[in-house]
Amino acid sequence: MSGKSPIKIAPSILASDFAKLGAEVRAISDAGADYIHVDVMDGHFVPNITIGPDVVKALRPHSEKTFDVHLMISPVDLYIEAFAKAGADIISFHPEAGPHPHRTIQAIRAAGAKPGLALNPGTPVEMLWPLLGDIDLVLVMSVNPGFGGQSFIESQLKKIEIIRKRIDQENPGIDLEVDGGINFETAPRAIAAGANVLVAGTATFKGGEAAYARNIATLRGAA
Ligand SMILES: O=C(CO)[C@H](O)[C@H](O)COP(=O)(O)O
Ligand SMILES: [Fe+2]
Repeated sequence: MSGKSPIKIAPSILASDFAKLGAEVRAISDAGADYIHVDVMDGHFVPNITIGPDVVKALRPHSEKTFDVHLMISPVDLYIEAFAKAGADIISFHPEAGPHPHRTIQAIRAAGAKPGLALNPGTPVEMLWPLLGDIDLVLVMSVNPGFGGQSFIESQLKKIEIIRKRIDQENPGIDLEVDGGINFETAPRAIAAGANVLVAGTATFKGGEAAYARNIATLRGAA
């Protein structure tokens, strides 16, 4: 990474116990999470269905940390206001999910949230360049979106390196987040490539609540 931004850990609640989501969000907040990463899937853009704005609204009082909402839905624009009103601080979307990504970014800002752009492993980095000055976060998917617990796709490290260079030149200070297959072994390599926000579902929640603080500290210490 550029050496300026501290590493942030964003546990993905996809790997938490859905039967006690509020308690899980409190537990990871207390354990040192920086962002609460919420994976929203619609069964259409990705082959899985998770949660919607009402769940974000219900979880919001359980943590004061940044709610980092990753939309894997199509269309996006129809739901931006609902997620922003529910308490999303950052709203990321995939450019393939609609015809006008710049309009979507404007709509996210108008709704009072910070826009993020998410790139699938097969999405060329060039899709990002015209929009880099308009966003607050780049999310590099290091697995194909839809499921937790998948293996890290190595080729995304090069993409992170390329994006880090361009961020430092054009929009320094924005987050470069890596999402998918992050564990104690891949975390240091993602950080070395330039990521400053690590999404980690499986690696945060493994071992039960007593291990959350240690897991988060180990991931952070990977720098
Ligand atoms: O966006 C996602 C999947 O589409 C998740 O955030 C990601 O998979 C995190 O889970 P894990 O750390 O277990 O890989
Ligand atoms: Fe995600």
